[in-house]
Parts: sequence; C-alpha cells; structure tokens
Amino acid sequence: MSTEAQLESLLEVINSSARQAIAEYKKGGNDVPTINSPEFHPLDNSAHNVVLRKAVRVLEGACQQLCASLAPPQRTLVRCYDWVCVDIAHRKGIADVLDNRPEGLHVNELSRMVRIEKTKLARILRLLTIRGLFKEVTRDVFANNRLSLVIKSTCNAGYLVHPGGGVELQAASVFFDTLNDPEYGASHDPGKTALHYAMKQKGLPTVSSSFEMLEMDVSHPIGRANTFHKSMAGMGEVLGSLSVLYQYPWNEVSTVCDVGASIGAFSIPLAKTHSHLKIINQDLERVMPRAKAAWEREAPEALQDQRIDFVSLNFFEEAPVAGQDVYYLRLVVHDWPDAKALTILRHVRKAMAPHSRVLIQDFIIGNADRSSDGAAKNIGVDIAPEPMLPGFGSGNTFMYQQDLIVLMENNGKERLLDDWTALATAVGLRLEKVYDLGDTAILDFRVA
Ligand SMILES: C[S@@+](CC[C@H](N)C(=O)[O-])C[C@H]1O[C@@H](n2cnc3c(N)ncnc32)[C@H](O)[C@@H]1O
Repeated sequence: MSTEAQLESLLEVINSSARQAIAEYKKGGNDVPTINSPEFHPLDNSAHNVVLRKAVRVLEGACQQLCASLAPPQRTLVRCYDWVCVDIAHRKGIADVLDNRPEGLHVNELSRMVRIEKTKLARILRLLTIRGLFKEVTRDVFANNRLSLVIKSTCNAGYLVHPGGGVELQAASVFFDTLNDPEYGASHDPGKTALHYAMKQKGLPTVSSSFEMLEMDVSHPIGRANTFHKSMAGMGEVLGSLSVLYQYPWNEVSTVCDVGASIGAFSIPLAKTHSHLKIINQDLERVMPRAKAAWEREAPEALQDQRIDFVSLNFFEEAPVAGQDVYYLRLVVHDWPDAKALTILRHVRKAMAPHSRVLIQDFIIGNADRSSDGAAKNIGVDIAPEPMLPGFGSGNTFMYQQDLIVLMENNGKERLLDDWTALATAVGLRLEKVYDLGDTAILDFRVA
C-alpha cells in the first residue's frame, strides 16, 4: 500500500468506526451525545456496550495514528498534564460542587468553595475543557457535563487517577533512576521496583509488594487502603469489564471461586445477575473484613441465601478451595512477573477438578509483527484493521498505561497472547477460547 493509500485507509477506518459508534448510541431511540451533553447517556453505565467499546477502540487508535502521521513529529512529543488536573478536580470535589448547577458557577465562587486560587483554578479547568471534561459556559463560568459527572465522589472511576497517597506519582518520578540503578534496574523482583526505590529514598520501611502498603496506617505517607478498593471498582467501570456478565455462558457453571477478589467488585454483580451461582470470595486474610462488609452492604440477599463464602488465601503459599467449576482471576495475574504468576497458576491448577475452568480477565497486547494474528483471531481475539498499528495502537492506551503502572509497582506486566499460552502450558492448562470485551479479554483455560 502506498503511503497516501495508507492514510486514505485510516480515514475510512475512522469514518466507519465513528458511524458504528453513532449507530450504537442511537439504538433504542436515544440521542447521540456531544462534548457538551449535560447528562449521562443510557449506554454510559451499561454492561451491554461491548460493540461501542470495540468501535471506539478502533476510532481512537486510527485517529491518533493519523494525527501522529500528519503532525510535525516534535508536536506529538508535548508533555501532557491532563491527569494531574483530573486528580486535582477529583480530590477537590469540583464536580460535586457543580452538581445541579447547569448554569455553572463563576470561578471566583468556585475558588472560595474548593480553596484554590481563582486564576490558577480557571487555568486548571480550562485545560480540562479541551479534553471534554467540564464546560466553560461563558468566560470564567464552569459547569459540569457528561464527562465531568464521572469524577463526582459518588462514582468510582475518579479514584483510579489517584488510588491513594500518590504512590504512582512517586514511583514515576524515580522511574528513570530506578532503571539506571545497578540493583533495581535489571531486577524482576516485585519488591525491587520504582515504588520501592522511592520508598527507600524516603527512608520508609520496605514491603515485599505494593499490596502490603494497602494495609499500612493511613497516616503513612503512602498508605492507601481507603481508596484502593474503590479504585478497583472504578477500574471495572473504566474498562467496562462487567460486560462479562452477559458475554460468558454462566448457565454452564454453578460454582465460582473469585481468586484475589478484593471486596467483590466483580463477584457482587455476578451474584446479583446470576443468582444460581455459589461463589467463594478469596483474598488475603486482612482483606476479608472489608469484603464481608461490602457484601453485607451491597448483596445481603446473597449472604442470606448462603450463596457466598469468604475463605482467606495467600495464593503464593496455598491452593484456593478445590473442585470449583470456575476459578476467576480479574486483573490479578498482570500484577506479577512470570515467576510469581506461575506460582499463582500452579496453585489454581492444583485446586482444579477435571471439569474446572480458569477464567482470566486481563489484557492482551498485540503482536508487533502481526505474525500470530491468524491464530489469535481463530481463538476469539479481535484484530485491528490494516493499516492500524497492531493491537489497535492508542485505542488501547489504558492497557499500555497499566503495563507501566504494574511494572513500576510490582514488576508485573501485561502479556501477549503467546505469553499467556506459555504460562498456561507450563502449569498444565490449555487455552480454549478468548472473549474479547473491547478493553479487557476473558481467557478461558481448561485442564490440558
Ligand atoms: C488488582 S487487585 C484485583 C482485585 C479484584 N480481582 C478486582 O478485579 O476487583 C489484586 C488483588 O489481589 C490480592 N492479592 C495480592 N496478593 C495476594 C496474595 N498473596 N494472595 C491472595 N490475594 C492477593 C489483593 O489483595 C487485591 O485484592
């Protein structure tokens, strides 16, 4: 394909994916949202939006690829502080203050309420408006819109920007030094990461992985128990991962063990949607009280009907409860380097009966040379149309960001399909099928 033909193809991909997204929004007689829409669209909080998510994955990837092709390269290199501003807006509760004020609020008044100097606040908010977050109604008057509603304190997604105590910021700020350090740079130990490097520099006690920090006293400079579990629920919302509730044939199974369940951000909705399932919530002992409280609050009927059990587990030391139909690991394996991931999967394999399945909900990175596209497609992975970058390019930005976050925190990693099958083969599992959900995927493994 000539270079110009490649750009023409990208334009076609942009056009067709945008039209597909518009059609999805219009289903059921709804309007298509615009950047100024003041309210959520019914699809925004729906678990039935896989087609939309897949269209947007293509649209975002192709748009960015076209811009990066046509822009002077220096221009694409600019540093981006959007997330710093999102974090400030979230922690200051600006979307809450603007709630039910469609006419907006002058920055002078807003500044008084959230205690940020007014000219600085206006500049922070103005940067966010170019990303579609908040609306500048008239000069210096800001209002909520559909995007800013997502960072109200009642939504979980905002917590993802700052899961707690600024851990990510601290790790990122020393990442360069960590990579150059003779001890940390080459290490794949989950206790020798940029995060640990930052802690060492501050003279803080060492921990074996970032999860140990969750339970540190909240007065600890990087303790973060309070917001981490909310951020996990937020992660589910950002990724639309609950679409699995409708995309997987749950009628084929009766028992589910949620391994590394946290407080049940996946298994509570699972219990509510598929009431025939008996579920076991397994995580570290210290997480159990918080998990029980979440189930009592959000799914008391499951407790009453004895459809949920809580069994503590250290998946590096022991196997989960034996003989369940499904072992579900959502965003767990990506936290760990291969050696640790193998230990977890070996323990899960040990618990499995011949009929058991392991469902891993995680990310799949596209292969750069596209040599395995055919095999991936056959097993259920969507393939980006040519001439898009493999794996949908920046249509999968969140996945590549996660790859860096788990690297900086635990030496974890996102994996190619080949990496997943290699891990599985090593522990006596085979990949039966992949369910591509647009952002994450479900890898369905069976006993080999
Ligand atoms: C990234 S979170 C995912 C939580 C949950 N699966 C979800 O998607 O909401 C990883 C979970 O693994 C748990 N975890 C970490 N180390 C563990 C261990 N050694 N044994 C069992 N669970 C562990 C953490 O407590 C945390 O809840």
